[in-house]
Amino acid sequence: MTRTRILLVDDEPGIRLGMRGFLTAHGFDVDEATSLAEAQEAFRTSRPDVAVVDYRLTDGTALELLPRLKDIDASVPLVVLTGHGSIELAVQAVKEGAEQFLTKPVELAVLKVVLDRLVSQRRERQRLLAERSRILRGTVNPFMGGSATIRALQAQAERIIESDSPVLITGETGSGKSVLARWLHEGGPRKDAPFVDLNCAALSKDLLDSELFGHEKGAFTGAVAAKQGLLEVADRGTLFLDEIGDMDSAVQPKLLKVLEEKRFRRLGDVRDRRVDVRLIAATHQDLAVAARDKRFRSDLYFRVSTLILHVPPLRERPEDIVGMAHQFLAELGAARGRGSVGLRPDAEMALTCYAWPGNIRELRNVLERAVLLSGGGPLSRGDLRFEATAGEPASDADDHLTLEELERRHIERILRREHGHVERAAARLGIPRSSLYERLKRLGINRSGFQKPDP
Ligand SMILES: Nc1ncnc2c1ncn2[C@@H]1O[C@H](COP(=O)(O)OP(=O)(O)OP(=O)(O)O)[C@@H](O)[C@H]1O
Repeated sequence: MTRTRILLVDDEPGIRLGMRGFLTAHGFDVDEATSLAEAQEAFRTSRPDVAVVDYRLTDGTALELLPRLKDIDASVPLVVLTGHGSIELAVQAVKEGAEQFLTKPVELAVLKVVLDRLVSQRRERQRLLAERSRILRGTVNPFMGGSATIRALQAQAERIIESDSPVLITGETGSGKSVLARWLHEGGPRKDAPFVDLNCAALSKDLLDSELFGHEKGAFTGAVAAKQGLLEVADRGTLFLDEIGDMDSAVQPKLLKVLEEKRFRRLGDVRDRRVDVRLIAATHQDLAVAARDKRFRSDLYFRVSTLILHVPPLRERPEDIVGMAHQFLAELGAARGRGSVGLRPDAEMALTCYAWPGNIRELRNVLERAVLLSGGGPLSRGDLRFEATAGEPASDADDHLTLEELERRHIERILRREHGHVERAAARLGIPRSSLYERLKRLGINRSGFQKPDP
């Protein structure tokens, strides 16, 4: 866990010196400010875990400062110090958002107890929030299956789970890159802080900029209020940037600065803010080639690819497919309040032979559709409708098909086009109707699945 950071706001140098010496010796990081203006600035940029504020400052009192600090970040506990104990002052300070009130001269051991308690309460609150959303999400195991390929990925991932260096996850669409990113966060030292994900391909340059870095009020037309960026939200946690290869070239140098200096600036702001995030990025592109071809900044590429994990496509681990299918079918059955749906041998064979261009996402979809459309009982080959057969088959995917699978797909595509009409399908295929019936039987294709539903 990163060290606890305290912001001390007091205009007396001697008091600051004494407190700083004591707190630093006890493992805290300390930032200092002497006035209201400096305090707001430091609070914004140093992102303390607790702020300790003297009541009387050169340009005002703590009562003016507290609401401004709460506006910047309401989750940071505030401790107010005063020269004379006064109940009214204490009540007012608490009204303005102070968590604790101490009278001067402050007993340093007491201050430490108070700070430890406030910090651990804040961390516990953050942990509970993270825990609640983790339970809602349920963490998925990214290493389903026993193939050597997936075991090797697991071993690599376990070796780097404690590290703070950026990770680049590569792999085809739907192969489980996001699932792996979340697993790295949930199992790592930052698990009690937020996991924030952002898809760089889905946003225009301006939106990406303001989502990531936030903006000040009035930074652009429509910026009616200041907004925290996702970097701030992810502070002390993990920022997951999906499809980083599609990140706009104007945003790339700003991300590089965050990684190198751990600082960033909101749009329209003149000051830098400190931030502590672990970056996990994912891409389906070959980023090294993109960097070589100047489509992606090479300095950013080197920074984000300190550690690389490659998630294999499903077709490179065919021995895992049937096991995964049974697991998904058990989940699908349970979600419908039923037992697991079985798979007939011809269906298992078809699942194993198919090239899965959409990987695990496609496997789930094919099974979900089959469970919904089949009449119940174990699924057979005819219940499975592969996505690549919905339009033209993907040419790369065809390389992995057997002749029989290719025949099946072609027949299915024609049947779909002819809405299950055997005579017309046979004519298109250039074979007699009886021959098509024979093939449907041999390949386990159920033509009724292609008929147009009654209006
Ligand atoms: N190991 C796994 N166990 C269960 N479900 C998985 C697993 N891996 C992936 N999935 C499921 O497959 C789908 C795609 O996974 P994910 O979003 O992680 O893939 P991706 O590689 O990030 O895809 P994209 O590149 O399209 O963003 C999700 O619905 C996810 O829940």
